[in-house]
Amino acid sequence: MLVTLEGLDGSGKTTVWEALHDAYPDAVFTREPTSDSWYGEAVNRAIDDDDADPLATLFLFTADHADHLSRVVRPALADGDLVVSDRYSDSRYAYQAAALRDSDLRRPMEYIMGIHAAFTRPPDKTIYLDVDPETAAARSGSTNKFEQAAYLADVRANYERLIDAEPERFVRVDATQSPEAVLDAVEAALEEILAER
Ligand SMILES: Nc1ncnc2c1ncn2[C@@H]1O[C@H](COP(=O)(O)OP(=O)(O)O)[C@@H](O)[C@H]1O
Ligand SMILES: Cc1cn([C@H]2C[C@H](O)[C@@H](COP(=O)(O)OP(=O)(O)O)O2)c(=O)[nH]c1=O
Repeated sequence: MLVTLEGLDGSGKTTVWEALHDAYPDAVFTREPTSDSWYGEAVNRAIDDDDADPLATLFLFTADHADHLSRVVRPALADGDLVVSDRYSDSRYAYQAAALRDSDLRRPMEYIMGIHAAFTRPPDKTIYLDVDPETAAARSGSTNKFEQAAYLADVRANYERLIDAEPERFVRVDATQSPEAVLDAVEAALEEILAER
């Protein structure tokens, strides 16, 4: 089963993802962008480059996803493992659709989803850590171009579109709560997801 964690920068995904390691010692914990491949390194260069072309950046993230799928996600799922990914395809649909909002693409989100449709493995469930853009930007320190509050407001609107389209896949958690309360809510959601399996 594939469970993904999504949300704005600073929503607390990585904090939760790390804490879950102890509760689920047999699960495979992974992330996008990947941190153990040259595709992930290329993505991180694009994230840190204010002049990186947004369409080129989309394809770098998507290349990293293809590698992540074939190298990590599909083999783990074939072994019957629980896979928990800190960010996954919805991050592209939300972030790159916002980055490409003023491009020549008429419907950026649909375009990005279309690229993925042919090869991706959709998540079974997605836990969405919901936080307002101002809190997100403040917590993440606004260190890169994706972490500005105005941009994050667009990203958040895109996540809401994704949730509206597939309400049964998403579990929304209020991420403005304390780290302990957020972790409790995520663990409860995960227990319910695994019980339904
Ligand atoms: N629920 C929370 N309340 C307050 N601060 C938090 C909370 N969760 C995480 N943080 C802090 O916010 C920052 C970003 O958290 P992080 O887990 O890296 O978020 P993300 O991976 O979603 O960008 C870190 O300094 C972290 O300690
Ligand atoms: C996976 C992914 C991340 N991103 C962005 C979100 C983050 O600003 C940045 C790095 O992701 P990440 O390392 O998960 O940052 P954080 O822990 O702060 O959430 O890349 C995209 O724009 N598209 C994507 O497909």
